[in-house]
Amino acid sequence: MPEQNQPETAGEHQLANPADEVTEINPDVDIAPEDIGVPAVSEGEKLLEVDQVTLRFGGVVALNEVSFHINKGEILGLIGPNGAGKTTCFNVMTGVYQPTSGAVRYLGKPLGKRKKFQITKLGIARTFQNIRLFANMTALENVLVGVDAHHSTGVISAMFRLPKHRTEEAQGYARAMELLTFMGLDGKADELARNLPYGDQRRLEIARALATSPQLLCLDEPAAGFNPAEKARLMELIRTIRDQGYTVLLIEHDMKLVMGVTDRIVVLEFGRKIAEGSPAEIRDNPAVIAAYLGVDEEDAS
Ligand SMILES: Nc1ncnc2c1ncn2[C@@H]1O[C@H](COP(=O)(O)OP(=O)(O)OP(=O)(O)O)[C@@H](O)[C@H]1O
Repeated sequence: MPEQNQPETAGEHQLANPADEVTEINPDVDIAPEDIGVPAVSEGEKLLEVDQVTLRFGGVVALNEVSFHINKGEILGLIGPNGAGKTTCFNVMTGVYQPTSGAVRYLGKPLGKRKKFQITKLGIARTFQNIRLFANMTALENVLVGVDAHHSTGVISAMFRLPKHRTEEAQGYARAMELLTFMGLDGKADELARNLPYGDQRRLEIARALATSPQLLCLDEPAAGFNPAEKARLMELIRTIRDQGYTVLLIEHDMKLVMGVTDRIVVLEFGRKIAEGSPAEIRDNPAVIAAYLGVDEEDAS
């Protein structure tokens, strides 16, 4: 979506209605990758595949036969000018939209018509271009919501405080604190999300996404509104996240950050894939230069 309304300060974010979001996570439905009948992939093998995906909104073709894949353990950049289809691509991969045609395969199997919470359970997590935290919950509680996505005990166990539930609760708390510490937010665990500075809110969103124990972490413009020092810190953080075993898909407009942190880059323009390659290849690609500079491809070469 266009980014002219990108928030600059903490008070201006669009914060989600907690009730809306909590319904996405259903502790009574437990779907693990092994439930779709495939083994986890090894480093360097295909984790997710977007195969000839087209998505139409009425007359607008937001994605036009787009194909690419993400290898386990890599940082893949998804770039393109405003309106190119990047966020729509995230939305198709995370169950917000069904493709008009084509398929998204995860661990070799189509995602099909799985709902958002089921896709979260399968191991795909995302952050949003406009931060969506639970404004009136603390930082710790926000992360605990993510941890809860994988709890196997339900309402009955919670009501009677059965031992298994208490164990999961303690483990969840420890994991949430670990993630807050990892993000440098452990000193702010008890602060309300809405009172955190902008950069902390962005990091908290990543912590909440990681709390769902994803195999694939999709970050939608995580550096929006950051100053150069914060961007440099974020680059380090993304590398560290990958080094911890996560696979990362990154939408980002800041070219220095994208070129500096990704292993490969896919470029969209007007809903079509126009290039794919290493950062060096993409930097020198005439079609990419033309797309960003708005000049004819021939003039750019
Ligand atoms: N819900 C929707 N209904 C109708 N059209 C939509 C919808 N969502 C996106 N679009 C259109 O689909 C196209 C792709 O939009 P998308 O937000 O995916 O682009 P983007 O590359 O993420 O852009 P940006 O960098 O500005 O966020 C645009 O033309 C946009 O107007």
